[in-house]
Amino acid sequence: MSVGTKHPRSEGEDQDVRLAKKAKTDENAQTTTDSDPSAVKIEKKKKKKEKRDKKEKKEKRDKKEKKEKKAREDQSEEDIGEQQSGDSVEADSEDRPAKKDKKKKKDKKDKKDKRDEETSNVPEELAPTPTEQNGGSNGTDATPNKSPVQRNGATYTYQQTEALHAVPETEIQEYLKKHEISISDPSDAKLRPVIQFSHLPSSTLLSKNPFASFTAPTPIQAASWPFALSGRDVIGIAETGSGKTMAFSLPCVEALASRPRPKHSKGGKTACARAVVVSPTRELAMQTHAAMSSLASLVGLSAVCLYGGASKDEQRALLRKNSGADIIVATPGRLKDFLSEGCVSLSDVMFAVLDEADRMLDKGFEEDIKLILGSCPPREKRQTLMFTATWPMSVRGLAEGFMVDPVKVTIGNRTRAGDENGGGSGSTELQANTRIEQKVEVVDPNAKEQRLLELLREAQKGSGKNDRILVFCLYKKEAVRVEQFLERKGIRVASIHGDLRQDQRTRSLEAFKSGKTTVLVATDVAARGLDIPEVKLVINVTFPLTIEDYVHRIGRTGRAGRSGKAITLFTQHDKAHSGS
Ligand SMILES: Nc1ncnc2c1ncn2[C@@H]1O[C@H](COP(=O)(O)OP(=O)(O)OP(=O)(O)O)[C@@H](O)[C@H]1O
Repeated sequence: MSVGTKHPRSEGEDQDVRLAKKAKTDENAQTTTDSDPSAVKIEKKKKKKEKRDKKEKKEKRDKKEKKEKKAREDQSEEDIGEQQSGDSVEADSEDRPAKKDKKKKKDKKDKKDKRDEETSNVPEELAPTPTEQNGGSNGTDATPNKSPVQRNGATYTYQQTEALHAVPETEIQEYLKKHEISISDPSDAKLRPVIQFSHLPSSTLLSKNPFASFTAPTPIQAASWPFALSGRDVIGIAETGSGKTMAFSLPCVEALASRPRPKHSKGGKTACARAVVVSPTRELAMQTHAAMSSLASLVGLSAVCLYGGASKDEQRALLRKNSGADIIVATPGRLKDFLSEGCVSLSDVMFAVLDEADRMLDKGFEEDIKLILGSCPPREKRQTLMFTATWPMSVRGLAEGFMVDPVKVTIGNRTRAGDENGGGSGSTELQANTRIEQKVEVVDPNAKEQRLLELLREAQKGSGKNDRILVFCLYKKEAVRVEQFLERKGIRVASIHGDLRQDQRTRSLEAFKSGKTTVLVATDVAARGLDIPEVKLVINVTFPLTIEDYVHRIGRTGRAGRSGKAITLFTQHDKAHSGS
C-alpha cells in the first residue's frame, strides 16, 4: 500500500520541482529581456503567488494521503491483532475508554515499527516479546503487550504484567547489577526480570500458590522465566543451589497446563510424554521428579521418573497407569532403553530440558542425548532449556546443535578458570557459590583419614552434633574404606557410590536426609544437583578430577541463600589443581 501511494507523490514532487525550475528560468529570462521594471514586478508577483498556491495545494494533498494511509494501517494492524490473540484484544477494548483509542493506535504503531526493526534478523517464530524493559532506552513503557511465539502448534503469549511495568527502571537496573545478572539474547527482546512472584502473569497454576514457602524468585528464576514463558530456548547458568530446578519447572508446567493433550496420548501401549527432563544421575532425576510432580499435580498433570538400577517392570507399569505421563524425568540410559522398546514416545514433546548437561557429557551420554532429542520434534518445534552451574566448551556445542537462538542467562561474575596450562577442559565462566567459605589444608597423604576424623568431631561438637556433613572421596574403594574407618570410630555414617545397588543408595540418602546418619561418604555420583538443605559442611578427602566437580561438590552446602563451609584436604598429588 505504501509503495503504491509513494510513487505518484514522488512523481508529483518531481513535477513541482521541474515547474519551479522552469518558473525561475522564465523569471531570469524576463529580467534580462524586458525593459519595463513595473511590468516585471507584477509578473514576478504573479509567478510567486502561483508557486505558493501550488505548494499549499501539494501540502494539503500529502496531508490527506498520509491520513488515509494511517487509517488503513491501523485497521489492518487491529485485524492481525485480533487474529493472533482474539479474546485479549476484546478484553482490552472493553477496558479502554474510547477517547484513548487514538493514542493507543499511535503507540501500537510505534511499537510495531520497533518490533519489526528488532525481529528483522530472527526467524518469525522466535519474534521476541515486544516488551521494552531493562536495558532498553525507554524501559519504563507502561503498556504490557503480547507477541506470540509458535512452538509445536502452541502459541506462547507471555505478557509482562502491569505490576512489573510499574517498577521503576532504576530498581530493575539495581536488581540486575546486585545479582550480577547478564542476559545474552540474539533477538534482543529485553524482558524485565520478575523480581516478585506477583510480577508473574496470573495462571491456574499460580492461583494454587505454589511458592507459599518462598519469599521471592531467585535471580536465575527471575531472569529466565520471562523468556522461558515466552516460548524461547534458554540456557541458564547459575551457581549451585540457586533454584534452577524451579527455573525450568514452572515454565514447563505452565506450557503443558495451557494446552490440551493430543488425543493419541491417551491409552495404547506407548506412553506419549509432552515434556522430558534428562538428568545425569539417578538421585538427581528422583529429586527433580519430586519437585516437578508436586508442581504439576496442582494443575492435574502427571510426572513419571525413569532411571537405571530399578525395576523396569515397575516403571513400565507406572507409565501405563498414567497412560502417557505428561512429564518424564529420566536418566539418559533408561530413557533410551524405553524408547528403543517402544514403550515411550517423545514425538509429542513440546518442552525438553537438559539438566546438568555438562555432567551428562562427562559421563559419556552425548550419544544418548542426541538420540533422545532426536526422538523429539525438531528443535524449531519444541522448546529446549539447558540449566547448569558450569559452562564448558562441550556444552556449548550441544547448545548450538539442539537449540534455536537460545537466550543465555548467567548469574554471577563468571571468571575464567582452567588447569595450570590455562586450558584443561576448556571451561570458562566457572564460579563457586560465594556464600561458601572455602578452606584448603595441605596434608600428608597418609594422615588424611585421621585428619578427617578430627574435623568431623570438631564440627559435630555441642550444638553442631546433628549437623549433616558430606564427605567426598574420589574412588569407590576409597569410599568403602573411609566409611568403614568412620564406623569403627563410632560415627553415624552411610555411603553412596556406584558399587552399591540403587536401593542401597536410596536408603543411604534417605537416612542422611532424615538425620538418622549425620555423615554421608560419597563419590562424585552424589556431587551434582543433590539438594539436602541441612548440609553444613563438605569435606573433600580426595580432590576431584576436575575443578567443575569441585565446584559441584562444595555446592551441596550453602544452598537456597544459606551459608556453608567446605574443607579440602590437599596433598602433593593434587598440586596440578592448585592454580585453578
Ligand atoms: N525462590 C526460591 N526461594 C527460596 N528457595 C528456593 C526458591 N526456589 C527454589 N528454592 C529452594 O532452593 C533449593 C535449591 O534449589 P535447586 O535444587 O533447584 O538448586 P540448583 O540450582 O538446581 O542446584 P544444583 O546446581 O546444585 O543442582 C531447593 O531446596 C529449593 O526448594
